[in-house]
Amino acid sequence: MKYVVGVDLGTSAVKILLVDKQGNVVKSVSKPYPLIQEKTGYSEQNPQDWVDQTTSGLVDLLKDFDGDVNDIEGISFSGQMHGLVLLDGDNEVLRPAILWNDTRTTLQCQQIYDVVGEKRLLEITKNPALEGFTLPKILWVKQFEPEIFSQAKTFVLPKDYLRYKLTGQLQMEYSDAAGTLLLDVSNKEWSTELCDLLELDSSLCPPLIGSHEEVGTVTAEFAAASGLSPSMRVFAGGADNACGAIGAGILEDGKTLCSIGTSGVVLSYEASEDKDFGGKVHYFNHGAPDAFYTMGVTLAAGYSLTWFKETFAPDESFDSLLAEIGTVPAGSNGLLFTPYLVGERTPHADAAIRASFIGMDSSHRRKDFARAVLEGITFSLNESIEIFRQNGKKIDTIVSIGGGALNEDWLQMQADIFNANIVRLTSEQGPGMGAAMLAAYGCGWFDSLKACADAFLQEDKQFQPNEEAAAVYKKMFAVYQEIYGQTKELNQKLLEFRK
Ligand SMILES: Nc1ncnc2c1ncn2[C@@H]1O[C@H](COP(=O)(O)OP(=O)(O)O)[C@@H](O)[C@H]1O
Ligand SMILES: O=C(CO)[C@@H](O)[C@H](O)COP(=O)(O)O
Repeated sequence: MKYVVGVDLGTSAVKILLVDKQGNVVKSVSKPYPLIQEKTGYSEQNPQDWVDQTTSGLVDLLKDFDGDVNDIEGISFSGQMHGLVLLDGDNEVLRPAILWNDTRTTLQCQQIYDVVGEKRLLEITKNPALEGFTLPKILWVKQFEPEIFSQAKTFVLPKDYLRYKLTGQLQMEYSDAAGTLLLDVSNKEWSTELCDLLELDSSLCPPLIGSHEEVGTVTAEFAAASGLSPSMRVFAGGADNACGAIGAGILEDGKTLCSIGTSGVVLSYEASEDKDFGGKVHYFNHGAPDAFYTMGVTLAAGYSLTWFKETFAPDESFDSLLAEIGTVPAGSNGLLFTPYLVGERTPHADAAIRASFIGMDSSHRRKDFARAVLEGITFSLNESIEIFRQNGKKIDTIVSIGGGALNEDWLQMQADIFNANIVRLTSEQGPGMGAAMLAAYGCGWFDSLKACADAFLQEDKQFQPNEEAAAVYKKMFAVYQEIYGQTKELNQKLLEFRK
C-alpha cells in the first residue's frame, strides 16, 4: 500500500494525517503550540515551535507504522495564512512571526491606501488593505523595528517556512501569496508596482510555485530527525482555506464551504478572476490550478467558543459545555452575542470593535450563553453568505468543516441560520486532507484534484433547515446586524482602557 502525508499548520496546533491510496486516514496526530499575545491586538508565534512540533508529530505518526517508510510517497502542507516570517541572508528567522489575527497595523493599512489608492490596490490584488494581511505587517516592522528590517533579505508564510526546513528550498506558493497583498492575483506575479510605490525592495519576494508542484525531497537531516524517508517527494501545498476547500471537494462552480476553526470562513469556488465583489469579500488564487475562490472571514469563530470555555468552564470538554444547548430554543431566549473578541473582518473591517452580549436576563443560565455564542458566530458567517447572495450567488448547499462541524446541534443551527442544506463529510479532516490530496495528485495517483476528491471524499449526513427555527433566526439576524453600528462608538471610547 502507498501513502501520503498531509500537514496542516494551524493556529492552535499542527495536525498531521497519514492517508492511504483509497483516501482512508490511517493515523492522525495533533501537536499544539502557544500564541504569544503581548498586548491587545498582538498575536505572534515562534516559527521554531512549528518545526519542533511537526518533527515530533511525524515521529509519533510513524511510531507504530508497520509498513515500509519508503511507501510513504509524498508530503504536502496546508497553513494558517498571512503570517509574516522575516528571514535574513542565511534564512534565519529575524523575529517572531506576526500572525493573521494580529491587528496592530491599522495605520499601515491607511498608509497603503494613501500611497497606492483604494481603486488601484483592488485592481492589482483584488483585495482591500486589512490588518491581518502580510504587507501591512512588513510596513510595521520597517517603521518600528528598522534594525531588524535592515537585515531582512526575504519573507515567507508559515507553511512555506516549515517546508523550507524540510527541504532547504525556499519558495512561496500562489494561494498563500495571494493573501500577502503584494501579489498581482490575476497575473500570478509579484507586483513590482506595489513594491516600488511602498519603497520595498522587490527582491524581498520569494520565488513563486503552484500548490501541487514538486519542490524536491526531504533533507537527510530532517529525514533522520523525523523518520521520513530521504527519498520522500515534497509538494508545495496551499493556504489553509484553499486546502480546506480542496479537502471538502470545493472544486467546481456552485460549491460553497463553511469552515469553523480558530477563524471562520464562508468560501465559494470561482472559475475565473473577473468577478467584482468590490473588495467586500477576499478574492484569492485557489490551490487547484488556475482557479480562484472568494471568502468572507469571521476572525474569532471557534476562538470565541474556546475563549468562552477557557473563561467559564476551563475544566470541561467542548462536548460537556455544549451538552445542553439543544434544550435552549433558537434565539437563546433573547440573548445575542457578537463574536468581535479580536476585532472583525467581514463585513466590518474594524480592528477596534469588540464583542458584546446583548439582552442578558436574570433567567439566563450558562447553557443560554453557550448557545448564544454559537448563534453569534453563525450570524457573523451569515453576513458573508448574504454578501454572496446579494451578488447573485445561489447558495443552497454548504459543506461544513473544522471544529464547528463536530457538534450536531451546531450543524443544525448552521442549516437554520444559513437557510441552506448543510453537508457533513465522513472522516472530516479539514485542510490536512486537502494537503494530502495535493500530495496524492502531485504523485500522479490521479489526473486531477477533482478525480482525487471523487475517490477520497464521501458525504456522511445532510442537515436541512427547520422552517420554524429559520423564521426565528431571520428576525434575530436583523437585530444582530444592528449591534455593530450601535456598539462601534462605545468600543472606540473603551479603547484607552484596554491593556
Ligand atoms: N467538540 C467540539 N464541538 C464544537 N466545537 C468544537 C469542538 N472541539 C473544538 N471545537 C471548536 O473548533 C475550534 C478548533 O477547530 P480547528 O479546525 O481544529 O482549528 P484550527 O485549525 O484553527 O487550529 C476550536 O476553537 C473550538 O471552538
Ligand atoms: O486569516 C485567515 C484567512 O484569511 C484565517 O483563516 C487563517 O488562515 C487562520 O485559519 P485557522 O487557523 O482558523 O484555520
